[in-house]
Amino acid sequence: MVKRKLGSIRTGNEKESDFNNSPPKPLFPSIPMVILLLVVGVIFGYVFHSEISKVVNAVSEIKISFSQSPKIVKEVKEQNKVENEEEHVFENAKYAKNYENFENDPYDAELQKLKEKYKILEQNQEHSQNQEQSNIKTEKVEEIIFEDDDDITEEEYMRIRREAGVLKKEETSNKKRKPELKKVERNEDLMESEIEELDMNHDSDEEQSVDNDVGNSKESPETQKEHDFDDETSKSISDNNFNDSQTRKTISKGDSEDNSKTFVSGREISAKDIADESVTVEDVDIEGENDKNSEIKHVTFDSLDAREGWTVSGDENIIKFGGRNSKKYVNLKVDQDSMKNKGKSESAKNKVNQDSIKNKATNKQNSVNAKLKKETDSKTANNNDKSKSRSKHENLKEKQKQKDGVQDTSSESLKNDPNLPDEIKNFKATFQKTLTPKKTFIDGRRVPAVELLPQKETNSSVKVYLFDEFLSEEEADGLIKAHDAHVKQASQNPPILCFDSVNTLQKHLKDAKKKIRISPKDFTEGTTCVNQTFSAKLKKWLHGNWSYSTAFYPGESRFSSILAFRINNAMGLKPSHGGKFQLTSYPIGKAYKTHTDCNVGSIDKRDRMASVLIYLNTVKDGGKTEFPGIWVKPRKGRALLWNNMNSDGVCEETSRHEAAVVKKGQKYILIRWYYYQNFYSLGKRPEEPNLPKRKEGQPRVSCDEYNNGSCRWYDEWGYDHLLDYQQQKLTLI
Ligand SMILES: O=C(O)CCC(=O)C(=O)O
Ligand SMILES: [Fe+2]
Repeated sequence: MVKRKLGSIRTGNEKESDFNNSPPKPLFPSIPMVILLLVVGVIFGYVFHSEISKVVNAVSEIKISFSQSPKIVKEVKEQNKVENEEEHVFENAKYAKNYENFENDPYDAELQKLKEKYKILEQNQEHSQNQEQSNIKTEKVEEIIFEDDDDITEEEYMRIRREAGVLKKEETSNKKRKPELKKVERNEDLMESEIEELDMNHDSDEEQSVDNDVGNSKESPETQKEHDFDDETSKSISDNNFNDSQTRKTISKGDSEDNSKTFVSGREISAKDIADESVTVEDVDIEGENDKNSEIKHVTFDSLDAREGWTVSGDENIIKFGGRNSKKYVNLKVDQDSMKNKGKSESAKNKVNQDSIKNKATNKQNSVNAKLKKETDSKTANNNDKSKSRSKHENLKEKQKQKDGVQDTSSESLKNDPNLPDEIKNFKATFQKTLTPKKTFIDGRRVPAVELLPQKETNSSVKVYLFDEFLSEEEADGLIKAHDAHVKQASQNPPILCFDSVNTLQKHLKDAKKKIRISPKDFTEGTTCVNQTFSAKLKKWLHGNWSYSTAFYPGESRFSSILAFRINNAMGLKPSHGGKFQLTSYPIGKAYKTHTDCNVGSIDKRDRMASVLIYLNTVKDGGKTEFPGIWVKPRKGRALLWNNMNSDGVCEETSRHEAAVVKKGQKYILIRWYYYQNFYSLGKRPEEPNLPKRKEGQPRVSCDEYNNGSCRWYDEWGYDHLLDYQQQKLTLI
């Protein structure tokens, strides 16, 4: 993906002149020479006076820009640089067969606006130069270089978008961020009625808090709501108004009877703030069975924690919530001023290590890879859409991987293969061993990282994190639109059906109450896909029991880069370890059975270490993502992050999860998997395989192992439908 490189003003690291070999000049010229020079100078000045003033002016502008931050772009000298960028976008997009230019990419519109803006800026620049040359105060940029990297920060990006009019000047792109909170001075005697009023005010702001949306039991959120919410007192303020001197939070907590629920809000408060006592729990409103009357106390969070048995921990970046028992509503009054001051103090105990957020090398390599893509042969076929089939078929899977071209670039055999391009041979794998989630700012929104703790303590290394408003509404809507368009387009043809195994196929037939004898003839030789005729029959029998996936790849849209960058920043996942961006929709009634995203028992480290799941819409009913002891409700823009492998690269069985049935409406998500060890073909759109024979643009449905997966429709063809046919044939009856 192309990027604009900001502030590419030369910073003076090139020497003026490396050497000077002309003969020494006399210090003073002769008198006739001086007269001659004067005459020539006057004539020259008269003829070219406007050009001279432009040069003088330009020099003075450059000076201004040097004296200011070299990282700022405000004006563009060369319009054609913008066009270059566009060309570059198209260049990369060429590899996206279905996603050419990613037509609904919200950033495409922005690109156009930027272009317009730059035109206007340029015109203004010319105008002002002609009119009031001495009045130029704006910074000047000599050139804008677009590079294949991710060295643009959210802040810079946001600024440019503001300038281009995509975002309003002062507002963030999220209109709901700043609820109308009544400003209250820090007041020890704040009346309860006032507190309630504040809460009510916010609540009428129609945004639900995350309280109902996450949990650590299997019980439905609705039931929990009944148990836990006394509507008037437990309304939560989940938004942060940064400008308010005070913001109150409500954290509500599970019911003591069934010992099963924990809710989360209070998203802006980190445990560090609490430990620093910059956040004080002013009002502890205990509403348990025995203390119906509120008890107002002054306690720090620490003491609350100890007293009430809450599990609250973390550091300045992550808030960890979980809990054990007791029904509580806690109103936290946050003194933002003291937070700001103390927040700076150095007291974080477990400061999280962060990977570098800039991954230039990686992205450059992606660009090289993309260019080479055409040249690579079938050996480099992509496996990043590999089947989710689990241990039962591990052997087959391992074989398949080899077939798929998941290449061990360190192996000698590969290095000696004369047919492989150097870029592949020389590919140096890197490792992504851990997650480093932390709070970030996205489009001006403060996005905290919240770790969800399971009900019962486990010794699993699997951790689940939540980031609300990780995508803006505009972004989520754009992705849904793109996905729907591609599903519609590819649905013009019926899908070819592929199965993880014959066994899986048989089980589906059993569900459909069809007593059919399967023969090898039903399959396209060399694949695990049944032929056209049988596919058509199965489609009817299976009643379209699948979810729909489309994908875009790194570099195919501006959005892919900004999202990779955002994920890197907030979650510590390197862009070079990410595969495709998979968009999935679940129609009503659809789900995905319990599975792990990595292969349990496999020793291959080229597996999905972490999963990033982003909900693109709020589902009216159902569709939760459920882990052992934790569930999360789909909410528009919300991101979930979890690790599937531990830091030694072992796939953890405890990372199992499922997508619950969608009961009302539809569910849309975006998923990107990050691999423990990366490989050359990771993140590149796979070539279309030759088998099975099919129409152009014909989709496929892949059904994963029956008990540990479901069927999914794809608009692209990877290689996961190719298995070792000989082995497979043995099991055919
Ligand atoms: O839809 C969900 O909630 C989970 C999806 C998932 O786990 C997957 O696609 O691997
Ligand atoms: Fe999954």
